[in-house]
Amino acid sequence: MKKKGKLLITDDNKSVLKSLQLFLKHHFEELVTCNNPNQIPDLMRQNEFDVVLLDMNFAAGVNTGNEGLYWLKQIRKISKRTVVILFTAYGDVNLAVESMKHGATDFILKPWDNKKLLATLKCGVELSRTKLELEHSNQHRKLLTADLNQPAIKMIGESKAIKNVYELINKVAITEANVLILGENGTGKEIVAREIHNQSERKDQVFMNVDLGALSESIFESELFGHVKGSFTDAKEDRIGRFQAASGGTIFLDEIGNLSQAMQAKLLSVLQNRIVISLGSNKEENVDMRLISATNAEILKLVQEGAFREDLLYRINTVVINMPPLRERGNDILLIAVHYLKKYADKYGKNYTGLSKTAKDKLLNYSWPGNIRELKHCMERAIILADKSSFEAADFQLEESDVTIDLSEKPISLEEGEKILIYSALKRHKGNISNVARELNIGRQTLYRKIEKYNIL
Ligand SMILES: Nc1ncnc2c1ncn2[C@@H]1O[C@H](COP(=O)(O)OP(=O)(O)OP(=O)(O)O)[C@@H](O)[C@H]1O
Repeated sequence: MKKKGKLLITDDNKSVLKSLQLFLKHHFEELVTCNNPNQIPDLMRQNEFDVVLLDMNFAAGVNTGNEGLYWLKQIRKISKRTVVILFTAYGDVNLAVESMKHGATDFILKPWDNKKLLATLKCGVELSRTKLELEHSNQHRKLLTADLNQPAIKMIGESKAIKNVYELINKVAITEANVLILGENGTGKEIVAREIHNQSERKDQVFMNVDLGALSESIFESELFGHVKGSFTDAKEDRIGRFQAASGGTIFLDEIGNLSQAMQAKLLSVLQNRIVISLGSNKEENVDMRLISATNAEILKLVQEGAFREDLLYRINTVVINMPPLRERGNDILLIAVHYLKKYADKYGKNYTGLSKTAKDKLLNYSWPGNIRELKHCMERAIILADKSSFEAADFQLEESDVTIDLSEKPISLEEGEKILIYSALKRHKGNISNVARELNIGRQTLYRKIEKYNIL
């Protein structure tokens, strides 16, 4: 049978340590012994122990158990999941009760009975592993519920361009192939990734959405691979990484074209080996996930320029799905527009009865640089502002907003200034949200909120 459990055994009597080690090494995966309790914190930071067998009386001549109680509290501060079993030559029930109140799990009297000691330590290991599983499943649940709150969205469209996409989704969903989705901002890359997941055998497992564009270099590793407590200053608790949480399901890596070279190397290694090691840990964990990636960047150009690793591209692009821009989807513009007009009319308690011919022409002839996201916002705005149920061309504000202002001519508010900055950055980066967010040094979500607030797209 495979040996299980990492134990730390502390006792100031070296011969006790020796005989425990001889007996227990046959039963547990790893044993560390120490005869000086001051080493406990360091040892615990270097190893993840399931159980600490803690002597109650260290200092020679002292037998009040106070030193044991002190170290029990320190251990509990370092790790809540490590089980502490006390070891004492004095069968003091009061002391046992006192130490249980401070989190000890059990009590062993010296001289000990090998059978009882073994059974108690094994129970301790089981308890510790259960606590760990619970901790992981709680974190797993938190990551999952964040995604479950996303309502299911039906893809709308009957154009040839989008039918090709549906066909590819149908073909690829049932396989385990890695899929790369390319397309401008707002073309529906995420919705396609979800659709592939929902049609796959993994549909009952997690769909983990990771916006790589929102992860800075400093949190990339801990967010994706997890960390163990104490591995860096802010690591107050063990934390499961998104790869581990996605195991069994699908991971969607959005904005993959924005990764730095260092992050690309780390990602490539996970994808090649399907193994992750949390920051500060030395334990390898197997991960089994379906990979879907997306980017609005011209990835081949990035490869030619040396900004994106070719070997990483070949890992992620087994099947490529090109999302057509909305302006190339013809009548789908109207189908999607009407869908959202009805939806927002419902939401805001208004009526929608139709679009005039001139309104339809206006929507069909516009270039939609922000694609479906822009169309959606435009329909929401029209519904909010409307005091009628049938819509004319004038009800849709589609001209590029003229927000260029000569700052020396006219005093402007901070808000107006912000709007100008965002608008001109969007123009400069041709609507690429990630590049704009990076230039303005704000998160993508914040940028989306501001775009919406100022009606910029
Ligand atoms: N075919 C469609 N029918 C209806 N709504 C759609 C369709 N495609 C996309 N949407 C909606 O448009 C918005 C943008 O879609 P999504 O987030 O999937 O685009 P994206 O390409 O991933 O954007 P980004 O590149 O900015 O991350 C979402 O609100 C989505 O629900």
